[in-house]
Amino acid sequence: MRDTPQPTLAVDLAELRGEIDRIDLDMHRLLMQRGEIIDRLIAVKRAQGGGCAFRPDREAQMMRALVERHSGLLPVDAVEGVWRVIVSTFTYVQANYSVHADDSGGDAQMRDSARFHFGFTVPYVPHHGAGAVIDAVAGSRGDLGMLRATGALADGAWWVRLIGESAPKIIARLPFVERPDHPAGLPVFIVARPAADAASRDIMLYAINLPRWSHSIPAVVSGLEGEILASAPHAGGLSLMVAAPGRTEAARFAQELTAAGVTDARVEPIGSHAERYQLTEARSGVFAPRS
Ligand SMILES: O=C(O)C(=O)C[C@]1(C(=O)O)C=C[C@@H](O)C=C1
Repeated sequence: MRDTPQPTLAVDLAELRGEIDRIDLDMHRLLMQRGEIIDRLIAVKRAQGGGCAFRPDREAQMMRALVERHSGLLPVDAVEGVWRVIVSTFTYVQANYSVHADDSGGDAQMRDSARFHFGFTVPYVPHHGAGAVIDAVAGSRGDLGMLRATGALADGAWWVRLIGESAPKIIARLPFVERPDHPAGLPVFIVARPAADAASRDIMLYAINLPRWSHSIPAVVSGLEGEILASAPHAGGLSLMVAAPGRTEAARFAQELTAAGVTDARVEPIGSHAERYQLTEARSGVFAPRS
């Protein structure tokens, strides 16, 4: 152990701990006050039709503001994680929900992501395959599904299960804040039963089903500033999962594909999410050793 502290240093330490206790008390009181708003939030949402309490557009705005105002010694990861748990748990106390996750690509990263984004109060339910996750969400009152945004291994064109008005939809892409070495950096889509008013529409997601591949497809997609996220065989042809800026309507894709000679393409909305917030290394506040 260290040497016995000098009397003046001991006094300083006691003072500093006093300051920390005061700050902790304030933070705890504020969190309890935050909780007192929940009953009123529930009443307002019930008056608006009830359903799932999750508001991805609002959460994305909150996370952006948090990261933009953050400064100081505490790594931004820690601040993001604390707020993710606060917001997800406040969502949970409004209306209980579980997170159903596809562990077919490995459980460890999915579980880390779920805990980082939703905390430990929200139950984590592993499933094998995207289809099982989507079925669980479809059969629930307000549960969420978590699927790998890239490289989902099982279930081929799983996103076609999101086609149709009453089918679950992608409502968020996490992490909101993208940066190198994010501790829960696995890109995931969050799937929920549709609640259009709560959706963020910066990025629209479409399933494009086609009888066959055509070399003109990539140029059409990139011409509309879109990106092909995945493709897989489907119904004797193939299905593409495409992301595009919110201003690009499904009809526009269909028109441009037809104009490029791609016939019989069906373009179906499968969800939307907030624009990713890119954080440079300089702002990520990684804890650097001090000399
Ligand atoms: O703003 C809301 O609608 C809330 O329910 C509050 C709150 C939060 O805790 O800040 C919780 C859930 C929503 O997803 C967004 C934000």
